[in-house]
Amino acid sequence: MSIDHNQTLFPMLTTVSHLAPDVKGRDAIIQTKGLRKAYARDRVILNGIDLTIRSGERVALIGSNGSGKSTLLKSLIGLHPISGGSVETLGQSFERAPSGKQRQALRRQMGFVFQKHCLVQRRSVLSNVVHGMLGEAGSWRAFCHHTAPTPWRDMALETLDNVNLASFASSRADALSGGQQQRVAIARALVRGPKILIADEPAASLDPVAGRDVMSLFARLCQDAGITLLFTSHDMVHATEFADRIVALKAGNLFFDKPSSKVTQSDLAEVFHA
Ligand SMILES: Nc1ncnc2c1ncn2[C@@H]1O[C@H](COP(=O)(O)OP(=O)(O)OP(=O)(O)O)[C@@H](O)[C@H]1O
Repeated sequence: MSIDHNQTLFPMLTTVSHLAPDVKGRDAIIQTKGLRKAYARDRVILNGIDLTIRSGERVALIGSNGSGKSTLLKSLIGLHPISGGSVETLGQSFERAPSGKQRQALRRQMGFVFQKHCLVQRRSVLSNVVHGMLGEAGSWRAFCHHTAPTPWRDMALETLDNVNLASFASSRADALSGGQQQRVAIARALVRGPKILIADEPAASLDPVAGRDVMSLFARLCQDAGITLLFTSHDMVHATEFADRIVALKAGNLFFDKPSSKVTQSDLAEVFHA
């Protein structure tokens, strides 16, 4: 019996079920030109990446372990210096690294969600979401919902409602399941109304059902609010289903950049083939 290895690698790949937004005329919200990053002189991780992401797009970044996905995300938000080329994110353009002021401006307009949600476990769910306002005010008062201004608490409650967790507002974070905690992390990232949401493997530590819930929540909330979503994933079903576009990295290069509806099994097999 012959085995179709592509089918085995990506068994549930289906066609995209949502309508991709028409973003052609929209502004570029992220743009890199010849972006290079090397942590050491002889180890180039990103080798001249040209990438444009337009406002309102939902983009999945894929590639093998170590292909540079997280490095690219960090470069786009100025979390580490780049080695060459340029980045323009939300109108802040920089070469080696953003200035302190640019970094602040970027943080104010972006939300972040990571595989490990980093909630403060002893605090309430509401306090954790209110904490998302910290960058807005630069104030310790945002840390605890008892001392936060009422409009912030209201906003945090509304955002918790959007992720279907309003009834858990006063529970301690550590009383929630992993999937629920990741939804709190999404609320914390969304509470300030960011223009871009960056998510690094947001579903990686969740079971298939919770992971799917979280990804579908991301896609829906970002689409409803017109937020640009850029996420990394090793789950090709998530990438094809919840992103309008897939950008693949391989050996330091941009291997392909296509609408998710056009990505084939063999494209994916090639990305992950050594
Ligand atoms: N701070 C660092 N210092 C030195 N090398 C690093 C650093 N961060 C990442 N690297 C190296 O850069 C390469 C790309 O790492 P990166 O985390 O960007 O890959 P990735 O595609 O996100 O991987 P994964 O899918 O496993 O999360 C790896 O070889 C990694 O060891």
